[in-house]
Amino acid sequence: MSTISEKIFSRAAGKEAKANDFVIADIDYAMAHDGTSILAVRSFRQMEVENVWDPSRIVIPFDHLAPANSDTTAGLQKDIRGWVRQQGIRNFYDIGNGICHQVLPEKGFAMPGKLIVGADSHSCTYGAFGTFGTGVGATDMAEIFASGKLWFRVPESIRVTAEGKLGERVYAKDLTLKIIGEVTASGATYKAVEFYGDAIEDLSMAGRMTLSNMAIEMGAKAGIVPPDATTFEYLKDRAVSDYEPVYSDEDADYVAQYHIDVNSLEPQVACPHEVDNVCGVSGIAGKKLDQAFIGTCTNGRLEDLEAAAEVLEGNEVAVRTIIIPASRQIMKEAARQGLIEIFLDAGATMGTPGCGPCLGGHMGVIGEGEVCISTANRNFRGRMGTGGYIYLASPATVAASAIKGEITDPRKV
Ligand SMILES: CC(C)[C@H](C(=O)O)[C@@H](O)C(=O)O
Ligand code: SF4
Repeated sequence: MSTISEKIFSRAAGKEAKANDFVIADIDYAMAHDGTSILAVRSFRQMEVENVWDPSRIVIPFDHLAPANSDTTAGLQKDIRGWVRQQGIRNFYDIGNGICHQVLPEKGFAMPGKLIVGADSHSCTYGAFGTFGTGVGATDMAEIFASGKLWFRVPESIRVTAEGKLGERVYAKDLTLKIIGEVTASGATYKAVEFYGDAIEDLSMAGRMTLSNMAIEMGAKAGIVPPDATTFEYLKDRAVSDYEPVYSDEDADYVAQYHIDVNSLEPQVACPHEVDNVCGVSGIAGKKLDQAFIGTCTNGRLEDLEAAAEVLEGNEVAVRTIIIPASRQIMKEAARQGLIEIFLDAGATMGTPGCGPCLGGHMGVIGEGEVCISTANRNFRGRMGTGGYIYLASPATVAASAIKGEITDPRKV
């Protein structure tokens, strides 16, 4: 009678683990990016441990302020590059490779049944593969660098079932925002959310990553999709090791259950300044914009760019529009398919694969009082620039809104 999380922690802790048990678990893969590796390495140095536990299990992508935006950032990144070399960490992905939460799945690290910890809150993205993926702070990451272990309280689980067929120009992002609106921003705090139902099974791996990525926006420790043929197909010739899928037992314990019918779901928008401030696009259409942004670890994948290109083709944007593929591989494929030409012809600006303006560091920060519609996962006050307003939506909704200069239903362009 165990949930997916209980099974993964039982294996990782080497003993039967139930919800609310405290365990010390072996970590399968650990990730820290340019933003957090700096702090993790500082703590690691303070621990006076010479070598990391296993360099082959540590992955370091540079994505947050990459390429470096200042002397300070450049110096810190230089230091980490040196540390990575000295520690023999070969899974180092320098600027331009892409966002950590795209790079790890793409390179085959996210696998069913594994425990992956990242020094980044959206490490729950790996749950799309049936992985227990979760984020920790930089000092916890230093502990993992040194020992390969970390303590956890095994989370209780919530079961979300989504059934029906997504309509035309309604996507995984709309379903995700709908779920967050129902569960609320704190409704899954420290819980693992498991996703079921034919609407979930129908999602591609990219769609599942969008969904799992935003589990943290409900407060969840993890957001897990049970692995199936879609997962195994993605992992073929990609998985870096063997893996063993785990599934919850029929009589496993869930502390809450939610049911969502997606048949009549319209495109959704999360309004400032909370991610659960969600409404249908019809409720906010016409809101004037200053900027549109398509990218991030939530929606910078190939099918997101395809959806945006379908809307943008032959049109011109009415507000400044920034498009940043989530990885180099995605950018290359987008170029091959002619999507980048469509974007440039529409008047959009392309950025280097990475986080871009998502957290307001560079490459598209918004000004006081400005309004941005974005495909990202957070619309917190000030996130993309002090005094700015952020609306979250799917790539198609953002593209349609970019053309009109105001929030627009993608089914109406
Ligand atoms: C910089 C990093 C620590 C942060 C996170 O943990 O999520 C960032 O990626 C974000 O999305 O806000
Ligand atoms: S794209 Fe945004 S949400 Fe994702 S890791 Fe980067 S800053 Fe965080």
